[in-house]
Amino acid sequence: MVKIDIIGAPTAFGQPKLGVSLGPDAVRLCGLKEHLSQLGHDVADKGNVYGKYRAEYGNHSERNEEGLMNFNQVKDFSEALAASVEGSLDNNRFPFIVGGDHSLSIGSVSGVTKKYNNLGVLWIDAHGDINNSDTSPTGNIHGMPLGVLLGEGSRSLVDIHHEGAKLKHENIVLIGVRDLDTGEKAYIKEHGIKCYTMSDVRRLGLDVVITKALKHLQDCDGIHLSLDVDSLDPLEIKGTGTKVDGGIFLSEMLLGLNILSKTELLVSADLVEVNPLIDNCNETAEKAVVISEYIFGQSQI
Ligand SMILES: NC(=[NH2+])NCCC[C@H](N)C(=O)O
Ligand SMILES: [Mn+2]
Ligand SMILES: [Mn+2]
Repeated sequence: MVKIDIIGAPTAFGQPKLGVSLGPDAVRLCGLKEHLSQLGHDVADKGNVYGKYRAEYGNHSERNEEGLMNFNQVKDFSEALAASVEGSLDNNRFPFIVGGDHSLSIGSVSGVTKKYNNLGVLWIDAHGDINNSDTSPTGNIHGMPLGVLLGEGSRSLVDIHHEGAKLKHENIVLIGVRDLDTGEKAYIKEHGIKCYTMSDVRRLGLDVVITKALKHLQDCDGIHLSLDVDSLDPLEIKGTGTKVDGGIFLSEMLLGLNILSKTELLVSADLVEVNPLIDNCNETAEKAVVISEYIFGQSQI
C-alpha cells in the first residue's frame, strides 16, 4: 500500500500551446483517484497548485532578456509546486504530480531533493529537455528542466527552493529519446549522461532498458520518475503538444512500468504534457490513468 498525494500542476507557461493546463482535470475526470484507490492505495487529491499567475489567463509570449519564455511565471509556479511536493514527503506521502507542461519538473524535483540529496531520475520522453538559454532553439522552458536541475543557465531558476544544482549527471537516465537538439546531444556526450534512445528501446525492449536503468541508479537514495506522454507513439497518444513519430507503444510502456513498480526506491513521480484540447475525446487522459495504475503496481493477472 502506498500513501499517494495527487498534486495537480496545471502550468502551461513552459510552452506556447493552450490546453495543457487542463491536463490535471482531464486525468481526474477519467477516475485517477478511484482507480489508484482500487489498487489498495491510500489516495488523497490535494487539488491544483497555483502560483500567483493563473495559466489560463497567462501571456504565452513574454520573453526575458535571455530569450526564456514566461520566465517569471515558470519560476513562481516552480516555487509553489516545490513547497507542495516537499509537504507531501514531510507527511510520508508519495507525491504524484500530474501536469501540465514539463517545466513543472523544475518544481517537483526541487521539492523532492530537499529530502533526497542523491536522487536518481528516470526521464521517459521523446525529448531530452536538457537545453538551457544558450542551446534552446525555442526559449520554451519545458525543453530545459533537466538543464536547470543540473545547474545550467539562469541562476534564479537553478536556485529555486534551495540553492544550486539539484541533480548529478550520473544520477539521470534518459529513456525513449528520439528528438534531441544539437546542443543537447553535445551536452549528453560531454557529461556522459546515461541515455537509452528509442532505437535502444526497440532493440532491447523497454523492460530490459528499465532494468538496466534501475541498476545504474541503485546507489541513489531515491528515484523520481518523470514521464512525458510524448514518449509514447503518436499513433496511440494524440493529446500532447510536441509529438514525435516512432515512439513507445502503450503495451510496452505497461511492461516497463511493471518492472519499475517493483523497486522500493521510487519516491515520487510526474506525469506530464497531457493536453486535452488537442486530443481525441480525452483518450490521452484515459491512457494516462492506465499508465498511472501501472506505476502503482497494476498487473495484467
Ligand atoms: N517537454 C517537452 N515536450 N519538451 C519539448 C522540447 C522541444 C525542444 N527540444 C525545445 O527545447 O523546445
Ligand atoms: Mn517530450
Ligand atoms: Mn518532456
